[in-house]
Amino acid sequence: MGSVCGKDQQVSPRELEERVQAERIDQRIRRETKADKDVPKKLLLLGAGESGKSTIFKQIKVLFQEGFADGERINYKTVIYANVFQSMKILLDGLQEFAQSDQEKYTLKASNKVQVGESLRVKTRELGKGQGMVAIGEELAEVGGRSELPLLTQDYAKKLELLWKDPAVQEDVLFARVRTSGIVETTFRPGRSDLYKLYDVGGQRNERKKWIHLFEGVTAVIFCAALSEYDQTLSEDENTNRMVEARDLFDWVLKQSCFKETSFLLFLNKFDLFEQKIHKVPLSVCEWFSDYKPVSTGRAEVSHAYQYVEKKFREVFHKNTNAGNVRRVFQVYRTTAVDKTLVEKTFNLVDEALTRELLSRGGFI
Ligand SMILES: Nc1nc2c(ncn2[C@@H]2O[C@H](COP(=O)(O)OP(=O)(O)OP(=O)(O)O)[C@@H](O)[C@H]2O)c(=O)[nH]1
Ligand SMILES: [Mg+2]
Repeated sequence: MGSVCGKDQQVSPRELEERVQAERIDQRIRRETKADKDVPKKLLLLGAGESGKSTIFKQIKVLFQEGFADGERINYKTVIYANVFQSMKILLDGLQEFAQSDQEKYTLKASNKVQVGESLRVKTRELGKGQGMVAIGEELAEVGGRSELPLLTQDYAKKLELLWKDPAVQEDVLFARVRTSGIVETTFRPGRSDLYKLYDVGGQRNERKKWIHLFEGVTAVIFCAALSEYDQTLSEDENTNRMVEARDLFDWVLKQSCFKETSFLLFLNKFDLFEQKIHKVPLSVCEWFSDYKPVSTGRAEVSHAYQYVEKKFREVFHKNTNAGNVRRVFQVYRTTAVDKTLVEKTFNLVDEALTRELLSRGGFI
């Protein structure tokens, strides 16, 4: 390219002036970006209970920190066992009631609606006779895929037998369910990017009063909503649909005056469960989605249903946009929090969007 000085003899005064301007801007960006790099950007994970906040938080640890140490994984072993027993208890209780009922199928009254069929009854008897975990694991996977009992997601449940022997690998920790109480924070830097401080909170109703202590100086809210929960009710209130709760909570968060300038990153999470469920349970069972009409079957239907849900959430965001907060950024991401590669890709996009936004606010772009 040669040196700028050598070329200057052939450039017009106007071009020269433009170059000097560009260099000044570059210097300012370099200076301010360097200063900024050491002041962490504050990110808040918000959303209702079980929407996946802590799973994202754990992924950050795996992706951008040192992962889970041996000691932590040993502690998670106990949690995983407790999760499995808890899930089995829900199923077996349902089974008992089923046995006393003449109905073909039984729907549990608990927040996790479980349809227990005849084949599970047979498999459970097999378990009683000590005939292995795999058969019941497969059946639980089928039920878990619909109900999201802790830990019993499709593929994972099939590994129940393995889990019994050696549960403490990094991936298992992502599936272990511990309800968050209080506030947890961590600081991390994705690659050579800026420093972030991420806060995880408890999402159940009795936890939310603690949130407001964190509302000042937030760069971005990552709001998690579980796509697959459109047919489930809250564990703290059996009469409220989880998707309706997510909508109302999102609406409430958007209205907070502290968030006038805050970016909003909506993580429509549990897409893996959503794409299985959509073929079994119509989206319209959720009162918010009552006008939904499926257009096709297979992959096209998954994408149509997803876009419909995304549009509904976008409407909530836009309904809350007014002259006072029109500048805030809104991005939607389709996520599966237990998928490490996808979370890494999503986080790179988040980082890019936030950096672009800060440069734009600083008048650099
Ligand atoms: N299959 C699947 N499971 C998920 C996903 N995200 C979270 N989970 C599981 O859902 C359960 C709840 O996730 P958490 O991350 O604990 O939810 P939370 O939002 O932190 O819940 P609270 O702490 O109660 O507010 C855990 O068992 C996770 O493993 C996902 O995208 N796919
Ligand atoms: Mg949590």
